[in-house]
Amino acid sequence: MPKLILVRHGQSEWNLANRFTGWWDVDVTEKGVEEAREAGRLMKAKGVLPTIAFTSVQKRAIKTLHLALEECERLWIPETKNWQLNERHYGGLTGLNKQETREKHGDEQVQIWRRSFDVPPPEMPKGDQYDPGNDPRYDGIDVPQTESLKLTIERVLPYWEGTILPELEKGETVIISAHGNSLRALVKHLSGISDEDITGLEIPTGQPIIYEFDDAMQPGERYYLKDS
Ligand SMILES: O=C(O)[C@H](O)COP(=O)(O)O
Repeated sequence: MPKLILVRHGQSEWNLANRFTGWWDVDVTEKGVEEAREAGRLMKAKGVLPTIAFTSVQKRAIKTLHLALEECERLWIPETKNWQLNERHYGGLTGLNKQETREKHGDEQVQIWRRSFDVPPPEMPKGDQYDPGNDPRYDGIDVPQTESLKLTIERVLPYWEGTILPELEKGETVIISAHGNSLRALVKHLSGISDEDITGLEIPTGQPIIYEFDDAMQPGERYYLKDS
C-alpha cells in the first residue's frame, strides 16, 4: 500500500520568537534540529522508510527533511524542492510578533488572519524588508503579497495532483517536509475537512503524519506515526 509521510519542519527561530514567518526564510532552532532527527529515528524504528522526497524552497523544511533522512539512512533518495510547498505567505504581518499583534488588533482579528479559510492577512507592501520578491529562488514566479488558506490550497493542490500523487501511484513511499499551512491545505483535501472545521486543525512541528492509500488511491484515516 503506498504511504505518504507528512512532516512539518522542526521548531524555527521565528516559531520560538513568536513572529509571523510565512515566506521569510528562517532557520530551525536547536530544538527544531532535535525534533527533525527524532522524526527520522521514529521512521527508522517503525520501518516507514521514504523512497522519494518533496519539500519547499525554505530552509526550515529542507533542513528538517535532511536531518530526518539522515537518521533513517535515506539521504540518498531523490528529492525535489518546489515553492508550491512553501508556507502560506503572511503578507504584511510577516516579521511581526504574534502576541503584540493580538494586543494591537485583538484576539479575534488575529485568529481570523491565522486560521480563517479565506480571509487573507493584509498585503505586504512591495519592497517591504521581508518581501522575497527579488530572491533568485523565485525568478519567474509571481510572488504573492499575501495568502489565505484558500489561496494556499490553490497552489499546493496542482503540485500535489500533478507531481506528487503520480509517485504514490507508482508505489513509492513519499515524504513531504513542509509547513503548518501548506500541510493544512493538503490534509484538508486528503481528509475531506470542511472550510469551517479546518479552522480548528493544527499541525505540530516534527511529528510525522501518515496516510495509507488503497488500490483506488483513496487515502485512509490519517494517523501520527508515533501512535502506530
Ligand atoms: O508562518 C508562520 O508564522 C508559522 O509557520 C505558522 O504560523 P500560524 O500558526 O500562525 O499559521
